[in-house]
Amino acid sequence: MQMLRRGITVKASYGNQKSWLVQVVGAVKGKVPVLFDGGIRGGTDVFKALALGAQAVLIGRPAVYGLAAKGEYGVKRVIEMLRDELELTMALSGCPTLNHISRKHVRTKHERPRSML
Ligand SMILES: Cc1cc2nc3c(=O)[nH]c(=O)nc-3n(C[C@H](O)[C@H](O)[C@H](O)COP(=O)(O)O)c2cc1C
Repeated sequence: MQMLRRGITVKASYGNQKSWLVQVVGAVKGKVPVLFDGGIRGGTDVFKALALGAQAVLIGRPAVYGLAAKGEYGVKRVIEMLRDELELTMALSGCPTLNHISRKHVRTKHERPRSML
């Protein structure tokens, strides 16, 4: 976790980042923005981070990979792919706007329904 002047970044390098994100979002109670950093590889990852309360996500290696493969065009394509996947996930989840993405759209490991068998 990294404290910024006006927000907090939850970094994946601190282990179970989604669990951290839930705890940080709960602790700050909306007083400062929380950014999620690390392990974003697809639009579903962006969706999950937003649903768990992040205001935004940060992207490192995917942009670098895009740059290495196709230069500026590659970075643009990575961002387009993430956006397209996010939009598809939103559509499949009944979320017409980012503001409709909420905590009820995701379950953490501890919230999974368990079989009674
Ligand atoms: C080329 C490169 C250089 C980085 N340099 C730093 C750094 O100097 N300090 C730092 O805290 N994080 C650094 N990071 C980590 C990123 O800020 C970010 O936390 C991480 O890349 C996000 O995870 P992701 O690569 O899975 O998207 C670097 C990442 C990359 C890919």
